[in-house]
Amino acid sequence: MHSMRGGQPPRAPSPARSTHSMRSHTPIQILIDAASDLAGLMHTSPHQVNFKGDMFPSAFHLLQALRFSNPDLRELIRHTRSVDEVRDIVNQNHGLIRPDWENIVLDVMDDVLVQKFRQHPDLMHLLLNTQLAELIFNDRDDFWGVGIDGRGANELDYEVYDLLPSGILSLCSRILDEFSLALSQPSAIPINHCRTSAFVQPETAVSIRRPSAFTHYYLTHSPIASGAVDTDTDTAFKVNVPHLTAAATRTLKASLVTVPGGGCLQAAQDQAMQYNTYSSPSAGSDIDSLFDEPEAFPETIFGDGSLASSLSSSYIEPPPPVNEKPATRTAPPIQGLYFDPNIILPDELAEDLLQKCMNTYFHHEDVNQVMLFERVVPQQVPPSAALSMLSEDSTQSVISPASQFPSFLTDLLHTLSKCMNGVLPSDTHELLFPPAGSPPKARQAIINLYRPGEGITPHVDLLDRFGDGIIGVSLGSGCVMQFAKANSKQGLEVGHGSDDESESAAVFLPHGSVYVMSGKARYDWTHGIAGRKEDWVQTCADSGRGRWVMRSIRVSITFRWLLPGADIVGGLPDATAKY
Ligand SMILES: O=C(O)CCC(=O)C(=O)O
Ligand SMILES: [Fe+2]
Repeated sequence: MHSMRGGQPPRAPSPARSTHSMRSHTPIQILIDAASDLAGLMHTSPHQVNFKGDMFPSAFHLLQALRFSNPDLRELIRHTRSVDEVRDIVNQNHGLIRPDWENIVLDVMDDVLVQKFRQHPDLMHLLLNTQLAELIFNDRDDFWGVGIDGRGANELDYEVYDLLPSGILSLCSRILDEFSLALSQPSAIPINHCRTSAFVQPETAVSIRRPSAFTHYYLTHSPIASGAVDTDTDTAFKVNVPHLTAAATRTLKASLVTVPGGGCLQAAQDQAMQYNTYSSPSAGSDIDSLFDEPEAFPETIFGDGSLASSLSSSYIEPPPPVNEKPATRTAPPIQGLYFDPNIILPDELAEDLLQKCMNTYFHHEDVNQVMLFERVVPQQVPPSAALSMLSEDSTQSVISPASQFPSFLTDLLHTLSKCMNGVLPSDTHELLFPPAGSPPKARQAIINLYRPGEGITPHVDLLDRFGDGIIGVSLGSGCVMQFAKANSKQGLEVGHGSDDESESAAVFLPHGSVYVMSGKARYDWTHGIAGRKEDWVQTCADSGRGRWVMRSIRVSITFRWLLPGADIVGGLPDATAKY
């Protein structure tokens, strides 16, 4: 099996090559060593690899064993735990190494790693989360890693980079799966806005034609792939995937051709079969003697170019969590909680807010929460200034005569007031956006940054500091917010929701969405976000099925009223504890 990189012909036989210029890395470099979170990406990581029914302690062990045809030596390596001892065995038996090893080592490593990642799908998640960062393997081996002097070939980076398309293609196929599901349920999630992920550098757009009139449909799955149906163009569905090689793109195009009316995945697959002439050329293996057992080493994803094969043989979804229902994509029945997945901030605004927050507040990796306060000092504001903040729009409220929020936050409040008008009951709307002439109140805004794996402890926003009516906006990554009755056990615990639906709920908050907590939702329920890297979420609204949705960076902006005197900072504990 060969891998294709950047549309280049199969790799040269000699391992001594440099194809750095072919990479489309971001400028980000991630140093990986045995102690790093990404250590699983190293070939020496202790992730067992099954080869023809035999378990090898790591990909490294399997690779070294395959240097030799002698079964005793292979077994000796398989049973030797220490990486250094394996290196010694290899050195002591140098004369017995396959004579063609230099020519095949890269292809063997490709296959070894494909197996490792198939057998440990969580590692594919890890890899996808690195996006296009350059991975610097701090391994003393100066071919696979950077060696002791840091100047080695770091070949492992190329190897794992080659695995990305298969993970991404699988994500795309999952998007298609959801898309088909949506088409078969015309009531599913109509939405008024399409977006592409903020984290995507769109390079590759793959489209299929939409079969029927159907308002905008929207899907976001991961920081690297998103899809949208747009009725205004005949591009029904786009996947923006920077990682895809030309070959993978051809494969995907061949696979995602047309979803017939009420389409289903099977229909798309059937269509794909007819377009196989466009699919990537199948690259034969010149190391069949090593990998000749179809069970143990199914074809790579580029083997026959069909979606069916990519679905069955690429990335495997981790199993569903135990005892956890997928988070809903619509509001759970909690009194005073308002969340409508159809209400999404305009894309440009949401992207702009995200960028502003990141650039203004989150330079330093230690900072993940910023609090901003308004103060009510009405006499300092000349009436003309106060009036100029009144909107001509009668549905809109005065934000504050003496706002000290940065203008992007006051602008956001105006937008929120408009887009929640008619969505919220009028008393809740007035609570959040008091009409002109109401007594002035001061707000507090909290801007939270969540990196994948970070959450916020379940809490009720402080009763002695904040009033009723909290409005929050989610930006960047979607994530699941968990709600639990404040007096129940789950309310105080971090983590999974309870089985008792009346006591707990979990809702998926996509990029640009808005939620409001008032009354019971504000006082009698805790809200929190589990510190995890992915969420288990309904495939689409009303579906009983779940999917893992990976998190990337999320920023939330929440506004709440300061109780009188609470705008004087100090003395009271913090509103929330992030972890
Ligand atoms: O990130 C969020 O949406 C919630 C933040 C929150 O609950 C808080 O800051 O009090
Ligand atoms: Fe909160």
